[in-house]
Amino acid sequence: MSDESRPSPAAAPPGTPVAAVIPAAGRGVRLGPGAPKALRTLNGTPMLIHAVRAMAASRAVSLVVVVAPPDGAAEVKSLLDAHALPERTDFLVVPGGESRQESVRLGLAALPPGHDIVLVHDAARPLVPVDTVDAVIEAVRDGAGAVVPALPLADTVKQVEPAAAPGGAEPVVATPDRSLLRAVQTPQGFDRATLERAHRTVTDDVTDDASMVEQLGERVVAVPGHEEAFKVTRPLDLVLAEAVLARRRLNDGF
Ligand SMILES: Nc1ccn([C@@H]2O[C@H](COP(=O)(O)OP(=O)(O)OP(=O)(O)O)[C@@H](O)[C@H]2O)c(=O)n1
Ligand SMILES: C[C@](O)(CO)[C@H](O)COP(=O)(O)O
Repeated sequence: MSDESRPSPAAAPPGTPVAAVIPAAGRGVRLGPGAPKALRTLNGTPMLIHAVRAMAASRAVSLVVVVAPPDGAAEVKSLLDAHALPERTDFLVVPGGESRQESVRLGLAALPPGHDIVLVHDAARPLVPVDTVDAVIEAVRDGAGAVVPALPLADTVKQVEPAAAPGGAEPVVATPDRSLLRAVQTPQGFDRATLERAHRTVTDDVTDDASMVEQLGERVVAVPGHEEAFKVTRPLDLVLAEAVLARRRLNDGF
């Protein structure tokens, strides 16, 4: 049977073990000079640890694979040892690659058998609430091969032609109907076999894993994302992340 004509995966039984792969090997160029982005701190705790805790907060997640900066696996292992993490969750650390896609592939390759649902979650989205994680898992359990958390857009979007010179004016060519567009977040959830096939088959540069599954011609579904699952990309995002953590501390009463 060709990859393209495979049926959608059947619904996974409720107890199907879930693993989370956390690509954390990026440099964080858009954040500016400093340590690799995942190792920078929010409220004194590395972003990566926040992201690991966000995945381990789901009782369904029994294994977290952290994909560390290529020369930073030992440092990441020490960080995991130094921070309190749920005992019910196992942790693995593997070195990452040159691109996000390569890092996810290396994380997937390290997964032991038996975890038939896989989440892929950016270390750069440290504050995703557990309800969003569980909603993604539930949609995979219900039989979706690939699930993305997504939000409607707050801005009008324009399609442009590239400027003749960097920083120059860009001719606008279209205004897509934004009611049909979504901003996509992580964790993205997958039937493991589907995700592995996507990473074996698709070699184009892509910015997320779900688009690889789309390229296989398989159905990808979106579930509601969350504002707090935003990606820490630029310096202002650090300010927002600290503010979200401060509000959570206030709400938790400590
Ligand atoms: N070679 C890479 C590149 C990115 N990532 C991870 O992919 C996620 C999303 O990427 P992004 O926010 O773009 O992070 P960076 O690549 O670090 O950022 P930048 O593009 O600004 O350098 C991050 O958790 C990042 O660590 C990775 O594991 N391996
Ligand atoms: C995976 C992702 O976070 C979904 O929005 C996003 O595509 C990562 O993109 P980046 O360019 O690597 O930040």
